[in-house]
Amino acid sequence: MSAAPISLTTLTTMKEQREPIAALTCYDASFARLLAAAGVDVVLVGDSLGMVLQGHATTVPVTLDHMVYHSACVARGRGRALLVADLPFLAAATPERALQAAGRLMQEGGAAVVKIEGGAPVLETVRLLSDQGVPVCAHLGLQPQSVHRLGGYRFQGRDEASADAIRGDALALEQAGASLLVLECVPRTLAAEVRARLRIPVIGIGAGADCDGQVLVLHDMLGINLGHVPRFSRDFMTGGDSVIAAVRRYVQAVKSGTFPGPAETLY
Ligand SMILES: Nc1nc(=O)c2c([nH]1)NC[C@@H]1CN(c3ccc(C(=O)N[C@@H](CCC(=O)O)C(=O)O)cc3)CN21
Ligand SMILES: CC(C)C(=O)C(=O)O
Ligand SMILES: [Mg+2]
Repeated sequence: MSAAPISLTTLTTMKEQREPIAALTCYDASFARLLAAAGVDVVLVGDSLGMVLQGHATTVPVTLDHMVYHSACVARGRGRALLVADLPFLAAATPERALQAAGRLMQEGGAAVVKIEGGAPVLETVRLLSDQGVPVCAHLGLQPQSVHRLGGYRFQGRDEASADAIRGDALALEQAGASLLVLECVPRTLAAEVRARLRIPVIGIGAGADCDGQVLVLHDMLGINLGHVPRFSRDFMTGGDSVIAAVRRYVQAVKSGTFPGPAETLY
């Protein structure tokens, strides 16, 4: 395994060379160290921590202080993996607020990239952040921070109008300076189109196999849950010997294109 740190340039080269990017969420230093040792390229300090660590039903209660705290923990163990951290609910409500929040995630939390949910409404924010030297990961498709508006965790982009909006938003976000895009819970064919049209890497979750990389919530792929696991996930602890072996199996499955398979491709 190469010891060189993963940068955004590395990820773009991986896209160009069609080497799938293996990403997982991570919330503490011990797991960060284990994930890096298992060959995970990107560790995402996701606001999903509100659900899997804190036990909330949504990510809405997560605060910027929570995100900074967990990012700093992950930063101490991340090794060569690239650290991406979520801006939590309402932290990107205005460009100025997002700039301040991103500053805390990078300066106190050690994040290399800041992730923002949304399309057209956050374009100006993405432009401001990237102009100021903050690498941005955009996030389209299912946006869990909008669960109360959406009425549930549903797949997005299943009709032509909403698919078109996602295509347009993806291009606009790249033009505004985004360096990465997470596509969550969209049909496989839509993810394939977006991935082909963008120069920046597209990392899917519940978006089928035709992405530049995959991300899962760590607890889901380790078979640890509070009752409900999304159907697009896979338990890599099955047949379980050790946690690090499970993470290695995930990395291998992403790199070889066997995850997600038909069972985890809903649409
Ligand atoms: N543990 C965990 N895993 C996640 O993947 C995750 C979180 N938490 N928290 C933040 C968001 C919320 N996410 C979710 C949560 C549930 C579904 C879900 O149950 N989806 C249905 C499909 C619904 C449809 O057909 O439209 C499923 O059965 O998978 C999807 C994404 C993804 N993220
Ligand atoms: C599921 C990923 C993409 C995320 O945003 C999170 O874990 O919060
Ligand atoms: Mg998130």
